[in-house]
Amino acid sequence: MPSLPEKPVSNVPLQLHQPKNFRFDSVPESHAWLDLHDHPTVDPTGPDTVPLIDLTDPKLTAKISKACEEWGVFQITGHCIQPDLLTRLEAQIHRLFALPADRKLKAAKSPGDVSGYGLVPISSFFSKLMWSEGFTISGSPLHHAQKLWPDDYSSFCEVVEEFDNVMRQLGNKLLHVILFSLGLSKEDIIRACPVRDWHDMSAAVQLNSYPPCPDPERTIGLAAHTDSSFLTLLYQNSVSGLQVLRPKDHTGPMRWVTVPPVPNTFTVNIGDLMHVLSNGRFRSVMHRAMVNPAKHRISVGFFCGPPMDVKVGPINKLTGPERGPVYRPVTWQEYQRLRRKLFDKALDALKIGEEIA
Ligand SMILES: C=C1C[C@]23C[C@@]1(O)CC[C@H]2[C@@]12CCC[C@@](C)(C(=O)O1)[C@H]2[C@@H]3C(=O)O
Ligand SMILES: O=C(O)CCC(=O)C(=O)O
Ligand SMILES: [Fe+2]
Repeated sequence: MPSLPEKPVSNVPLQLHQPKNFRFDSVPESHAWLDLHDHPTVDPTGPDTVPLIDLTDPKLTAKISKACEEWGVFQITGHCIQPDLLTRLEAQIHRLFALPADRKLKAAKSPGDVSGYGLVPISSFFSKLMWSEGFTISGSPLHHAQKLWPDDYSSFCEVVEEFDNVMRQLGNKLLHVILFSLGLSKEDIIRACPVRDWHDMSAAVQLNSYPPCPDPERTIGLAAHTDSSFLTLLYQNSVSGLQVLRPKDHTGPMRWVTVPPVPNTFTVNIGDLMHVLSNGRFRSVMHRAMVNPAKHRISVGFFCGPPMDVKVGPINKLTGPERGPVYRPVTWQEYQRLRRKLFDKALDALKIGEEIA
């Protein structure tokens, strides 16, 4: 796991992060990572295939429960998001990242702000830069879209808002199925679920662009992390890159397994707050994004979480005399603050009796 860099990349002026919009002949030292081959990477075959689940399957609950317990990640079909919306969103993402660097910088995140163009928060834990560009949207995209395209921002806003709307509904549905698959009754869920209906879910959209890379073995698109959300729904274009970390088990050592792009699917992964809510039964999954030598990869993360002011702790029904609550309650905002301080130690810092922040 990463150690604190001598000079965090967040101290480097943003315009120096991606000189020449990633048109390098080789990977510069600033983007060359060590320790990328800490565990072997295996092909997604046999027992190393991420579960693919159809949301209309009559055995949905059992399949989700198994996938969450054994993997912390699964892919979904039968989700009702129209392919046409994803095509329109993809076109807007290409339009955004193809803009000249100085135009994108006009929509840069302001210090302390979540939304805008710039580095992902975990960048500050690494001394090397990632082979990617990101744009985060939390709330309305209008302000930043106007900076990007003063005369033509509405097509971007319309697509993003339509996507946000349908994804909240899908996220809310998945959240309830996941809670049901923990063995909770409908009444328990109404009592315990911090998201009453899809309107009060907090959400953020992360647009990721991974340009082709001349030496993909030497760098990384997005460093290994867990998400802080309840769950994240990830859309990836047809270029492979997402990998999840599998623990050591009877079929092999700890290994990175590729999650292949399957047309019209989303990859759903368990985040740290679901880990807390389920009292550790559904574990958040470590994942990362690799880059491709020839193809431009894009992905869109949709992060679903509780309303910002609601504290999330282990659901009472999931605790008992043999396993009391393992984590203390926390709001998403407090937890994101903790992650900015402790990164991959943040979840442990929530353990009752082990508070260190
Ligand atoms: C809601 C959010 C989740 C996120 C932090 C953020 O405020 C917006 C960006 C998200 C992201 C995307 C890349 C990976 C990640 C760990 C990061 O650094 O920024 C996630 C954050 C998260 O899961 O906490
Ligand atoms: O691009 C990907 O495959 C992963 C993106 C991701 O993990 C994130 O945005 O949190
Ligand atoms: Fe992620």
